[in-house]
Amino acid sequence: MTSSQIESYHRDGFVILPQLFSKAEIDLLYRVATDDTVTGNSFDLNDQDGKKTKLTLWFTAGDDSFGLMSRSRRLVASVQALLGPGEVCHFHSKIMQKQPKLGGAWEWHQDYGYWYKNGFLFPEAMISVMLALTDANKENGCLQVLKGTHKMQRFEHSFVGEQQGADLDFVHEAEKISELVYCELKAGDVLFFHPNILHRSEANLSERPRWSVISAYNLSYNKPFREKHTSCITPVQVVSDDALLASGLKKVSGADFLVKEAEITLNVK
Ligand SMILES: O=C(O)CCC(=O)C(=O)O
Ligand SMILES: [Fe+2]
Repeated sequence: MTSSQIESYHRDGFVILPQLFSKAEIDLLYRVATDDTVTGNSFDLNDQDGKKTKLTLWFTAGDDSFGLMSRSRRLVASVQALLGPGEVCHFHSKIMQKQPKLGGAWEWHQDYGYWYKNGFLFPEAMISVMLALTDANKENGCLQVLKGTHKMQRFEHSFVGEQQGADLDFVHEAEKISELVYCELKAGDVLFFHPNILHRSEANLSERPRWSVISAYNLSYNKPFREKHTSCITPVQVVSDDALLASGLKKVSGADFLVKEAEITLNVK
């Protein structure tokens, strides 16, 4: 990661590193993502129109292909460069499965809107990293961000459908003064975004799937007081960049998958 990329992350609240993963790596990850071990452990979250957005989330980064991706030197080093000093930990990874015609929307939110509720005190110690497994564009519901809104700090979040949505009075004000950016990605591109940047995505009304994986990282000093999983305070065991391809196809089996009903930020009360 170059110093101008680090600068743009701090200025805009996000930065894209094109083609951080090769075609061969993406082919492998996509095969693992579409295997039963992932799709069979997915759950649905309703958006406000009742469309379902499907995701599979687990905490510990293991020795499967996605674990090797999220522990790879290139990703962890990039996260370290953006977060600064501290021990980088892998909080969780989730595979977002926006199926053609079916995949639901994500309402305007900040990821720290969720993580605050898990009891994390330092947003600056956290980051979301999205790797595109298929091309993502306006047509199939790519991520949208309001540039620079990470400097506005945290908004109040409450349930919108089964998701957490930011207070719309504030979102509307933010929209007036911030540029809306469609983060179109090619498969293999990586988007790093700040936990306080406002973002959303529209439903996938196209004929093509929009799949991605989002890994969230945290620095070990940021100990949450409500989150029971310890992955977020366990320093990540870094692996070499070639480990992913060298290990061949490794299914995500036996991972500590999230159970929707057990998660305070998801369970509709
Ligand atoms: O995948 C998307 O479109 C957005 C997902 C997201 O923002 C989240 O899971 O927090
Ligand atoms: Fe998000």
